Amino acid sequence: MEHDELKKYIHDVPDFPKPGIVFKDIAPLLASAKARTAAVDLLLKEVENLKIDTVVGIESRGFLLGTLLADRLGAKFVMVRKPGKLPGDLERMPYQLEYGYDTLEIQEHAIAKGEKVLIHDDVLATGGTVSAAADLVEKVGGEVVALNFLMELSFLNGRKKIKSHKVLPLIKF
Ligand SMILES: O=P(O)(O)OC[C@H]1O[C@H](OP(=O)(O)OP(=O)(O)O)[C@H](O)[C@@H]1O
Ligand SMILES: Nc1ncnc2[nH]cnc12
Repeated sequence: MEHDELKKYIHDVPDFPKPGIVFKDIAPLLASAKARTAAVDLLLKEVENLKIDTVVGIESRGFLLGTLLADRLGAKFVMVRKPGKLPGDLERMPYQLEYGYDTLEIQEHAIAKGEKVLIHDDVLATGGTVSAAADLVEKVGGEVVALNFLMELSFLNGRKKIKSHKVLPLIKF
């Protein structure tokens, strides 16, 4: 399955979760074993030569394909989570996203100094979420090698917020 066919498994939902937002729903892609496998195969192609030690997935949709990708890379998987979900010593980062505000957290000892990290999420929209996640990974000592997404919503200019990192989206809208 190629990129254009994969797009058919991502459905537009107007005015969700707020009026004026067109939500890109990945439920049909997750529901299809064929589309899910194709997505992970294509994501893998983009990153398999980057010598990744660790995939960091962003709660919650970043966990879905992120763990599958880590598995295929033989890499470690680390969670970046919404507030109050992770135990122990944490680093925290507030951020703005397309339809609101939130905070992300990571466990302080989740990543060793100099570990090569791939951050994965399903959507790059305004870029607030992934920028906060990259800051967290760097705060705890990781080296962010690339930011990898199932899709980029190009019209929201998320790349403007991402200064120095390689951005690898599978699909662009
Ligand atoms: O580029 P941005 O404008 O920051 O938006 C992208 C983020 O928004 C969505 O997450 P959401 O916070 O809706 O949470 P979810 O993954 O738990 O559904 C999506 O999964 C990304 O993480
Ligand atoms: N339009 C959108 N659709 C799905 N997830 C998103 N995250 C941020 N903006 C989004």
